[in-house]
Amino acid sequence: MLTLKGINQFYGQSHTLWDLDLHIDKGECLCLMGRNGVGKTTLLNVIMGQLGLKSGQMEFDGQDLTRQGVEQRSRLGIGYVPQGRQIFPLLTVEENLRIGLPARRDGKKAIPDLVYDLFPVLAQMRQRRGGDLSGGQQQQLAIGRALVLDPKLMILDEPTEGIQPNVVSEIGDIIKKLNKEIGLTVLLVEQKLPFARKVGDRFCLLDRGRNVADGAMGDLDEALIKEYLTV
Ligand SMILES: Nc1ncnc2c1ncn2[C@@H]1O[C@H](COP(=O)(O)OP(=O)(O)OP(=O)(O)O)[C@@H](O)[C@H]1O
Repeated sequence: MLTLKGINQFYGQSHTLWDLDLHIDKGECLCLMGRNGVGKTTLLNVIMGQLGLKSGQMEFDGQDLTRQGVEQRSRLGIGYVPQGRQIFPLLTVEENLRIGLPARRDGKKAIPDLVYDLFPVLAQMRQRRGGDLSGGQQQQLAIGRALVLDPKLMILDEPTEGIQPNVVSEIGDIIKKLNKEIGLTVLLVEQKLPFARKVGDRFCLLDRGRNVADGAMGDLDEALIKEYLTV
């Protein structure tokens, strides 16, 4: 579904992503992992078209992503839940959700029931301002907003960051449900190992901008964890 080949990216003179390859099959959940600063968010921003490439190819669902603008990502069916959630604090929950609607491929103008079914708290707080929600509720809103477009691929950047443990577990259950029951393909940046193991089918480890290991989640062993994840 998504294939990246030979990705090189620079911030000015600083070479950040090096000859990076990545592949996600339809229906799977891939966890992109690695220590702070190895380039995980940079890679997601490259996929989303928010950062330019020096070289490399990106293909999504048969389309050349390098030739598509940022706004085309949502039209092609890529939903993004960015780091820090980026909720509009002064807009209501419903207004935050509606932002995704114009990019729907089928032209529907209503927030899908699925969003309120998955996140009943958003239905209860429909008229509450985004900025007044707790961190966990904002994360649910950010996931709901990405779902409004009816994506084929959902990309999430550290959805558990700064969220209390009971909500982390709830979010894990929801990502799993979206992936395994609803069939959404998922690319997830995640630092918490138990969470990654719970939701991920495969892992991809980055180190200093390179893809240094990947495989089935069950193959993420102590040696890899020690070398590339433990701080
Ligand atoms: N806008 C920028 N300009 C210059 N350098 C940047 C910029 N954003 C990130 N970097 C650098 O690029 C490298 C990769 O950063 P990135 O945020 O992609 O890492 P990360 O793996 O997502 O880290 P974290 O887990 O802390 O979010 C880091 O060395 C970072 O300092």
